[in-house]
Amino acid sequence: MNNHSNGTGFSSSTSTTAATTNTSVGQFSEAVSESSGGVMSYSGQILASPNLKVYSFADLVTATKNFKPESMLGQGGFGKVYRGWIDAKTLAPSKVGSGMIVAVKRLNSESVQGFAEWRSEVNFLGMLSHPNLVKLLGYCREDKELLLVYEFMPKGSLENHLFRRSEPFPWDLRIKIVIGAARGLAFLHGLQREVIYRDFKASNILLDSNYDAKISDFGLAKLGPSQEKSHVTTRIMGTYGYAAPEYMATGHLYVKSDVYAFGVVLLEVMTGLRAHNPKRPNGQESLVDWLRPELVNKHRVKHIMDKGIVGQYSSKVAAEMGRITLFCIEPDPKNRPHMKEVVDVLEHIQRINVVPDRSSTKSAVASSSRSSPHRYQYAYRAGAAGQRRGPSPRKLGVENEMVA
Ligand SMILES: Nc1ncnc2c1ncn2[C@@H]1O[C@H](COP(=O)(O)OP(=O)(O)OP(=O)(O)O)[C@@H](O)[C@H]1O
Repeated sequence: MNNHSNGTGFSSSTSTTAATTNTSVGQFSEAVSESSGGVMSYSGQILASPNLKVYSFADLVTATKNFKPESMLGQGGFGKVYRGWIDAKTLAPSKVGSGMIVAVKRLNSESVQGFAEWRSEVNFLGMLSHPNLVKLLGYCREDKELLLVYEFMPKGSLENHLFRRSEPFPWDLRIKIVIGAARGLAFLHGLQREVIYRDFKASNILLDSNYDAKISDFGLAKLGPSQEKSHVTTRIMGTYGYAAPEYMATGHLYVKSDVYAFGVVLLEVMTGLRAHNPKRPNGQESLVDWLRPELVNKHRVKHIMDKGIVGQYSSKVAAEMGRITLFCIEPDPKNRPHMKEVVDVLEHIQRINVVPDRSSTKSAVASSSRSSPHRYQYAYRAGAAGQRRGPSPRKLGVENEMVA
C-alpha cells in the first residue's frame, strides 16, 4: 500500500505523491507561486495546496462493490469509470447505497499514457477550483493500480445528450452548457501561467443535476508557454475532429488551440452532428471542413441547424452562433477570440433569444412537447441509447499511434 488517508481529507502522503509525480507538478507549483497561492480568478481559485483524499485500493473496492460491471458509468480511452459511494463528510469509502455517489475512474495501468493521464489529472485538478471544472475528490496509487475519485455528474456528458439520445436536446440547455464550459476554459486561460486544456470535446463536458457544465479529464492538459513564447511544442494528442490545424501540422500548441476545439463543439451543438464521422459521405467526414462555407453566409446558417430543435431559437441567434463559431475555428490561431470574449458573446446570444410567437426561449422550450426541460428526462445509463448519430470520437496519439 502506498498511501493512506489521515482522515482529514489531506495527508502528508498527498504531497509526497505529488512531489514524486515529477516535472509537471514542479512546473505547476511554480506557476502557483507565481500567482501567490490561493488566488481567485474568474470566480475560480488556485488552491494553496491540493486538498485530495488518498484512498487505498481496498477502499475503492469497497466503494464500488469490487468494480461490479453494472455500476460502470462509461469507458474512455484510458480506463473505465464506475459509480461508487463515500461518506459525504469524511469522504471515507462507504457501503454501496449509503453516503454520496462518486465517479471512480480506474486507469489502464499497463499503458504509459494511463500513468501520464493520472498524474496530470492529480496535478491540475488537485490545484484548481472553479464552478465549471469537475471536482477531483481523491486518488489512489497502489502497486499497478491508478484511480481517481470525482464528484458524480448525474446528467452525464454533453456528448451523450447530443448524439446518443433519440430525443433532440433542447436549445436552451445547449446554450446554457456551452456558456458554462466557456467559463471553465476562460478560467484556465486567464491564469497567470495559462493552462492549455488540449482535449476539449463534448464527451469531456459533464453535467450536474442542474445541467451546469463542468469540464473533466485533465489528462492531456499542459501549462502554457512561459513569458515571451506563444506556444508549447508537444507530441500530437487529442481527438480527431477537434484538434486545431496548427497543432496537427506542427505540434505547436497555443491557448487558442483550445478555442478552435471550443468552436468545433459549438458547431456540434448547432447541428447535432459529430465533429468527425468517417461514415458520412466523402467531403463531409470533418464537420468543420464540410460546414465552414455555410457559416460564412449568415442567411445559410439556419439551414445547418439541428432539425430537431426548429422553433426554439430565433434566426438572429442562429446567425450570431454562426458568427462566433466561425471566429473560433479561424485557421490562424491569432485571429481566434479569447475565451473571455466568447463567454460575453454567448451570454449575449442567450439573452437575445426571442423566438417568433413566443416571448422567451424558456417559454418556447416549455411549450414544445418533445423537448421541454421539464419533460426532458435523463436517467444516467452508460451508452443508453446506442449510437444515434455516428461512432464515438477516436483519440489521436494514444501510445504509439502518431498522426502524420
Ligand atoms: N464524474 C463523472 N460523473 C459521471 N460520469 C462520469 C464522470 N466522469 C466520467 N464519467 C462517464 O464516464 C465516461 C468515460 O469518461 P472518461 O473521462 O474516461 O472518457 P471520455 O472523456 O469519454 O474519453 P477519453 O478519455 O478517451 O477522451 C464519460 O463519457 C462519462 O459518461
